[in-house]
Amino acid sequence: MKLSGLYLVTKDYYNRNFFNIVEESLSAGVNILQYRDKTNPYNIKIEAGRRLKNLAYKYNVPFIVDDSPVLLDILDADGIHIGKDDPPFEYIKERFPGKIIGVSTYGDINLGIKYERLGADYIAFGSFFKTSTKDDAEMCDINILNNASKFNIPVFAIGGINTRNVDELLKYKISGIAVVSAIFDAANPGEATRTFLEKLRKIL
Ligand SMILES: Cc1ncc(COP(=O)(O)OP(=O)(O)O)c(N)n1
Ligand SMILES: Cc1ncsc1CCOP(=O)(O)O
Ligand SMILES: [Mg+2]
Repeated sequence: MKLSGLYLVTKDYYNRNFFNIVEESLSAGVNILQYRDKTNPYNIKIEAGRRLKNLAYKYNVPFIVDDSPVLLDILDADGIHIGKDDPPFEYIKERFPGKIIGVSTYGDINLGIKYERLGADYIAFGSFFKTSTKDDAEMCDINILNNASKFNIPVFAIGGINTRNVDELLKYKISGIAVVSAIFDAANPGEATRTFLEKLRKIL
């Protein structure tokens, strides 16, 4: 499964327009979809997650869940993204063989090295720019991306990325970028997706 390019991470599910935005972005060519939802109870997450997985598969895109091995299991998603407050990597690796595991490495190269050795499928550095999506996001110096080529697994950048500042990140040897608001809050999510993909095409 291809793990590079434009990675769409969702906002919390709250209305029907949510699925329209996701589908507009998928039909415009987004490469990976993650369901990230910090507020809804499990019954809603399961319902929304099933619809998102169907959408992702319609467009032949990997479907990843955020944080929760329970959701990974129930939805039979392709993988999970975990960070420092989530269940341990080793547990997920053993309990869910064959699933994609992505790990947040914030601004810490050594974390990246550690999780590549442990068998992570990709890592994500960030936040590179100010974000209003994640309250407790740590800021990360862009120079950390000078190390991106040392990794043999895909390296993603995340945090406050938009169609104007993305060029700063594309100078580095990253595999892709992960975005929430730049697509979810765009006047035209399909157009925003195409703009990102056009810029990414130059490096990928
Ligand atoms: C692709 C990607 N990168 C980073 C994150 C952040 O994960 P985490 O640090 O666990 O923070 P939360 O998303 O759980 O608030 C991500 N979800 N996806
Ligand atoms: C999940 C996450 N992890 C680090 S920053 C961030 C939020 C990214 O959202 P946005 O693209 O809207 O800044
Ligand atoms: Mg998390």
